[in-house]
Amino acid sequence: MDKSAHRDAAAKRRAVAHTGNGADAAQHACRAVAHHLEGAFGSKLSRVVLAGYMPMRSEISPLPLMMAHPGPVCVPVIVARDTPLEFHRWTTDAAMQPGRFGAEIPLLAEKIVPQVLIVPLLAFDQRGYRLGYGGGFYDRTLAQLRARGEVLAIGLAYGAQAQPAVPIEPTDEPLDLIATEAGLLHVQGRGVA
Ligand SMILES: Nc1nc2c(c(=O)[nH]1)N(C=O)[C@@H](CNc1ccc(C(=O)N[C@@H](CCC(=O)O)C(=O)O)cc1)CN2
Ligand SMILES: Nc1ncnc2c1ncn2[C@@H]1O[C@H](COP(=O)(O)OP(=O)(O)OP(=O)(O)O)[C@@H](O)[C@H]1O
Repeated sequence: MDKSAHRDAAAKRRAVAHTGNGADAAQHACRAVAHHLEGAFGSKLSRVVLAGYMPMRSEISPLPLMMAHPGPVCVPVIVARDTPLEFHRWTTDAAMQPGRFGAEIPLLAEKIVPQVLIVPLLAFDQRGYRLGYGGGFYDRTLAQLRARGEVLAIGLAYGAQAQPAVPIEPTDEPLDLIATEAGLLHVQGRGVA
């Protein structure tokens, strides 16, 4: 199966999970991430910049986590094709506008650099690899952020999005952790395992 057929199949599986108990699963997955971040950062958590995303299509919602985070929160903004994402500050009451490619972005552009990224995906595997929509945006973004310093990349997904092995390319940047409604998956060899 080629990558675009793989994406279509993964999108259909995700849509089924989303329509089932999507909101409940999102609450559980977000709680698992929040618990992990409290343990990892403790009292420093209120200074940790968290990147979430504005859910589109059948993506599991990171909004419960974004609303509960005690520190600054931002969301991804596409600047151009083949270019890393920017992150603009988001608050619960921020005015939003439609961005390119479907997800909403803040009306006011205040650029900030995240230390923890909640990453959307179509499918993931135990090695921490993910299938996205094919823009390569998160791969470029994680490569850039990891070259500059420490970042924690956490995939957020329904358990049904797990696959034995997603197709990979040399430029794919693995996730450090994956959170689903069933809890956290620590990726072997990513420091936090
Ligand atoms: N909620 C959310 N926001 C996000 C992302 C995301 O995955 N989820 N992104 C993560 O990168 C960026 C948006 N990236 C996207 C990249 C491509 C397509 C898209 O519609 N692709 C076409 C196929 C394009 C092609 O291969 O020719 C498609 O899926 O039909 C959508 C979003 C930034 N914001
Ligand atoms: N750091 C990079 N430098 C050059 N090309 C890259 C880089 N990262 C990804 N690419 C290219 O971008 C294209 C899309 O990548 P890929 O299919 O992995 O996207 P994706 O992870 O599914 O999408 P997204 O991250 O936007 O959700 C691929 O052709 C890949 O080779």
